[in-house]
Amino acid sequence: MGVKLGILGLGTVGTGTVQLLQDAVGRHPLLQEIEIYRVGVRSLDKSRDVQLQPEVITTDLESIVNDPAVDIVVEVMGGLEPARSLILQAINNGKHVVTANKAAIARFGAEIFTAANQAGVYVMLEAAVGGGIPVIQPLKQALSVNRLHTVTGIVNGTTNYILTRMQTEGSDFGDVLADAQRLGYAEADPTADVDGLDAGDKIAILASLAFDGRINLEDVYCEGIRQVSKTDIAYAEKLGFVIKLLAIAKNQAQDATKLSVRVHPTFVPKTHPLASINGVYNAILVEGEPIGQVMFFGPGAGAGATASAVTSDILSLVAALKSNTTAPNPLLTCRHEEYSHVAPISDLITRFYARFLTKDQAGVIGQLGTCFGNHGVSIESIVQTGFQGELVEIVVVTHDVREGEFRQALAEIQNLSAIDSIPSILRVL
Ligand SMILES: NC(=O)C1=CN([C@@H]2O[C@H](COP(=O)(O)OP(=O)(O)OC[C@H]3O[C@@H](n4cnc5c(N)ncnc54)[C@H](OP(=O)(O)O)[C@@H]3O)[C@@H](O)[C@H]2O)C=CC1
Ligand SMILES: N[C@@H](CC=O)C(=O)O
Ligand code: NA
Repeated sequence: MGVKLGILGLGTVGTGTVQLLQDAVGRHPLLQEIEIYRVGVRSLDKSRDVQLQPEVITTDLESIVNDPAVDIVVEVMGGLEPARSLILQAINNGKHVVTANKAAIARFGAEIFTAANQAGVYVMLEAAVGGGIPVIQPLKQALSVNRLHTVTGIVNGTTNYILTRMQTEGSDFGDVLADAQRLGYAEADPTADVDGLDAGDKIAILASLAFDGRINLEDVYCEGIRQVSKTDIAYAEKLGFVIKLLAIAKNQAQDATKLSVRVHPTFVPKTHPLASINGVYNAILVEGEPIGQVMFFGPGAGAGATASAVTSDILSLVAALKSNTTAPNPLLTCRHEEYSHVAPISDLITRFYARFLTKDQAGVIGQLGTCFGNHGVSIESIVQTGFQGELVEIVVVTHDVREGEFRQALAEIQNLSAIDSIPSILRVL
């Protein structure tokens, strides 16, 4: 028989992958050379949506990564441990690895890829970002001849679903989240999605590939969508924007020494290609020279879509195993070992939207303008939009400004006696 797989995990992605491999006719012929040799799970008692011989399934995952017969370990169990240790053990045993685990790669990528390079094996991770959307392989291969300067993504389906429904229904965040959980779109513990951490893991991975340097996850600024209100969504609409949770990696300097890597809810102009990406879909816009703009769009999660990405990685490894060469393929290895310097968020140059609640006094708009002017913040538009009870609502959009300066202006504004509160601050693309 051909190439033997040891699959760690038979949940959503593992089941989808087994189903795809067991239904190989009409797909790439190399898939017919793959044997699902061992599958590791936590519980043997669960009913499964795929049929496997009982001796294939085990709860002893170490026995899979240590089995000399296994050629490729497919880690689709998730979590940090024991996933990290099992991946490292597989690598040290000379096995190639496919993983969908963005959380483990974003945290332990340096350790995992160093071990893989030393062992002369490949670690493939197409499913880890954008689910079924091919984006990792294009960044490593087809697009790597370009000098890339920006990667901007909607890479979390749960938050895009919530924001889309808030926008179309005029609903509050809490109500839509509860509904999304009931419908199974959001997990019971939605923290990683809603607080931008899942997107943070994904943009760290994309930034490392686009800009050829490791990214320390602690340098990635993450702000989620809990504070986005229906009021801001309505203002965005009036001003010609939609609010999206964007994951952005940008090379701010010509010499690629200063990156900005961040996740935050963003005012996106309605004319921007990412503005129309709705529901659970993901999209990643890559910009560089000489190619210009390329956008990848598709299903960022789900059994079938993610299985497509996992299986495409398996296919690349099967092709590599059959190539009869021991020399590493430079298009499959991880080629960067240095850490990139990521600039602090205070150095970011961006436009801002700010909403103020003030007392109904003469001269408030002038005072706001003076405070902004004191810190070099130039205003693109300022409108007094109406009343909330006794208070006046004022909405400001700035021109590009260094975030540090903008925050200093806000601190001064907060001390004005006319200011009641600043309910929202959002960055504008
Ligand atoms: N779901 C999706 O759409 C996507 C998922 N991913 C990533 O893919 C990975 C898998 O996700 P998903 O399939 O949704 O996860 P599931 O929770 O559906 O499945 C996890 C599987 O791993 C097994 N497992 C977990 N921990 C252990 C353990 N300690 N020992 C033995 N078996 C274990 C479980 O066993 P048992 O069945 O017995 O409980 C289960 O079969 C994650 O890294 C996730 O981030 C990436 C893109 C999209
Ligand atoms: N929780 C993720 C699923 C895939 O990574 C999402 O909502 O996009
Ligand atoms: Na992908």
